[in-house]
Amino acid sequence: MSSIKMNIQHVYNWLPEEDILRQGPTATACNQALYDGSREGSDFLGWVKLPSTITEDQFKEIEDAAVSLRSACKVVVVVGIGGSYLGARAIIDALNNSFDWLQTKRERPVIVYAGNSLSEDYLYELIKYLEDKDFGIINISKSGTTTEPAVAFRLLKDLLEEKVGKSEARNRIIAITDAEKGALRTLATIEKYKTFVIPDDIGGRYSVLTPVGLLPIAVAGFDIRKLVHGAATMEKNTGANVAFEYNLSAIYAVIRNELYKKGKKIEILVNYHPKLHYFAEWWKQLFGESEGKDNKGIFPAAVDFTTDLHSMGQWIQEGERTIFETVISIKEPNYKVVIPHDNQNLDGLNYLEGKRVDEVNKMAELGTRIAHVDGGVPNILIEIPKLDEESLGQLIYFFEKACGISGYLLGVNPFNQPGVEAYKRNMFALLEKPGYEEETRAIKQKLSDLYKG
Ligand SMILES: O=P(O)(O)OC[C@H]1O[C@](O)(CO)[C@@H](O)[C@@H]1O
Repeated sequence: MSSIKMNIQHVYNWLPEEDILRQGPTATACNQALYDGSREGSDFLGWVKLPSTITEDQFKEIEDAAVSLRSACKVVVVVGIGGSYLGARAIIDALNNSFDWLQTKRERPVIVYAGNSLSEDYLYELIKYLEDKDFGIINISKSGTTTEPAVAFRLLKDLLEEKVGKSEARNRIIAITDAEKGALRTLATIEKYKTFVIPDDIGGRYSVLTPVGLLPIAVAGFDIRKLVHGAATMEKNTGANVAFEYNLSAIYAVIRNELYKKGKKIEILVNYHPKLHYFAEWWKQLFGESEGKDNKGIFPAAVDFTTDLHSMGQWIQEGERTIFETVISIKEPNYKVVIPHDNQNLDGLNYLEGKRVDEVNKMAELGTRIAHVDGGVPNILIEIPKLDEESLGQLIYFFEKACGISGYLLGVNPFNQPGVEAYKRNMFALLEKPGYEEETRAIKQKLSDLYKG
């Protein structure tokens, strides 16, 4: 099996190789801490050895549940927010046909998502769409108390029970949550839903290789064993015993931290295939929630090229020089499309006749990299062999491990997210949630002070 590769030659103008190598021992110590739990966040290291420890029974239970949901449903709604849906969406979108939902002769259900916003129009339109569909629900929440998925689930559960009755609804709802705690666990026990457990020691953004990601991915028809196999390969290749010079996650973690120290405050994850859009969304949460704290942290941004070269390209080429790029390049596309001859050649494209579209895409990629490096943007290139389960599994673990090491290099706890509570507290206070009486009084006072006069 081919491995992902990383090309860092275009950071050397800003960061000489010896400066990177000098950080090797520190990065290796950070990596070691992920194994011995000697630093902050040690309660959340269950993801580190997860790929190599998933058992045959666990695979089987997920695959069986996927088969039974697939056979009962033409549409499956994945309810969840943040780490409780982004990993599944990242992989499903990357592997699916770009026009999946328009395919009529289907062997696999259409996957749609809910509970990732509080948009009333979205929920209305989803309910209308589902009214005449055979649908099922995978409801995912580690805490079991998050407002967005809870609101969506309440509506969808009502709709499903109304359509097929309580007993059949029970066969079509699967809950993925904490083993004991939270409202979703209580509900699942009362309603006797099939459940899967999110281990205590794995946080949402590191949970894609638990049932949180694996069940929806299996329902969508993809090979979760190959995905996990890819991740396990990367687990081995990035172990604390692997020398720094060969440890891609550790090198990536060092480069981004050293660039950050030199004022490169924004990292832009770049893809040249729009199917990777949600992979970047997953990556943004992984690094954003892990590192953005204590008034520190690179801002993780993402673009889809060449699309965004026609919108953000100007900024990247000539805007403030506080950015660096990490490009995910796919070596070999899954399909072949050749540019045809045209007798009139009015578009002037006959010079491309006979070339694959990917050759043009690759030249856009190379040309952009050179232009951006010339324009002062350091560039890290990550190449995956193909857009398939094996490669994506490698990429997931590569970034997870890099994020753990990078957070420790930055000096933060990469496994908590205390800042996310601020908006929730205000929202609950404004909605006058029972138990938030004091906060309600305080926020009302603040609002009246703000808008006085
Ligand atoms: O799975 P849960 O508990 O619903 O949380 C969903 C997401 O919300 C957060 O807890 C932030 O509020 C994320 O860290 C998490 O991925």
